[in-house]
Amino acid sequence: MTRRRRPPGSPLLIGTRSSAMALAQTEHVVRLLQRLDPGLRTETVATTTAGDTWPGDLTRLGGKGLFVKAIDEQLQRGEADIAVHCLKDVPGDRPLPDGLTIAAMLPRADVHDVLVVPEGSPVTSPAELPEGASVATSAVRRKAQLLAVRPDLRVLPVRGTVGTRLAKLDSPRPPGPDGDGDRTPADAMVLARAGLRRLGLTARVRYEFPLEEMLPAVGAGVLALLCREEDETAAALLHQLDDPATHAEADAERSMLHGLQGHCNSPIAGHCTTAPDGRLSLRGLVFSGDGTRFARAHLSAGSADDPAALGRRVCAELSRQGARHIIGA
Ligand SMILES: NCc1[nH]cc(CCC(=O)O)c1CC(=O)O
Repeated sequence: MTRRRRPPGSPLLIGTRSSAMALAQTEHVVRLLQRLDPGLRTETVATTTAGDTWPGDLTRLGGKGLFVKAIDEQLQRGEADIAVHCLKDVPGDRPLPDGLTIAAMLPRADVHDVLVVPEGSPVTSPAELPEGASVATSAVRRKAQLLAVRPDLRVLPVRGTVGTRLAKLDSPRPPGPDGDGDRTPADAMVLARAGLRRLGLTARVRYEFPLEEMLPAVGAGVLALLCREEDETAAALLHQLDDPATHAEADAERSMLHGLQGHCNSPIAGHCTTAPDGRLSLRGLVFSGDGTRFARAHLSAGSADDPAALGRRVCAELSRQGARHIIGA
């Protein structure tokens, strides 16, 4: 890894994806940084990642880590000083790239998944979808949990940024000759409320899945701020934006994910909350892709538990119930 010292007075370079959601997140971070240091100059380095341009199945390109990989490499090379990632998009099955650290996690936003319908559709809940209706989502976590309550639904893959996905929902085109298979008309789509909020699109929400019906992805709603470990100035700056409760919850969730060797598109869900007395409580859920088999665990931290230990205990309980076998099925 090449080391680079930021010359005094030069702007802080912020690496981010170039999607509208990513840019909105970055603007939010810039505002927070400028509140800490009104004299700070920043410059956004926006990158279109392989995950953004590839139209097909992400697993064939190496999984979801693609959204963050190019930006992490820029950070390692010194072409950016900090990076803003959705924690959900940061793989949990491998360590962070060499020399990088998550210096801060911002206070968690809403973690709920929501149902969105094509413009003009009267549907306001999954129960109102007709028998055999089609719902667009590429996340096996969402697919399995949808099918668990409505096994008759047809789940269709959909790719792209949130804006592109909404456009496909509102004006579908027939499948093209290039195998662009996610153009089939869908009756509804599942998205994260946090992403829609960042885009100012919460008016599109028709229904909020209760957590018992749709447990969120590990790290949902959390923005992670990364820098190079050696860059103490950046680390100290970012550290002031860290929300310790969010950080502890996310550490517990990611420790569980790591134990299960899962990533953002594994059939794994996890959600940790902090009770008023400060104790962490972590729910974990794994399922087979068709939603027919589940393992679930819900444990609260004992006095000796750190967040990672709680995550390991939930992982052990899921493993005892055959998690590996269920995930692989
Ligand atoms: N995989 C894309 C992605 N990464 C983070 C969010 C939403 C915001 C969040 O949960 O942090 C989304 C969009 C979605 O899942 O609808």
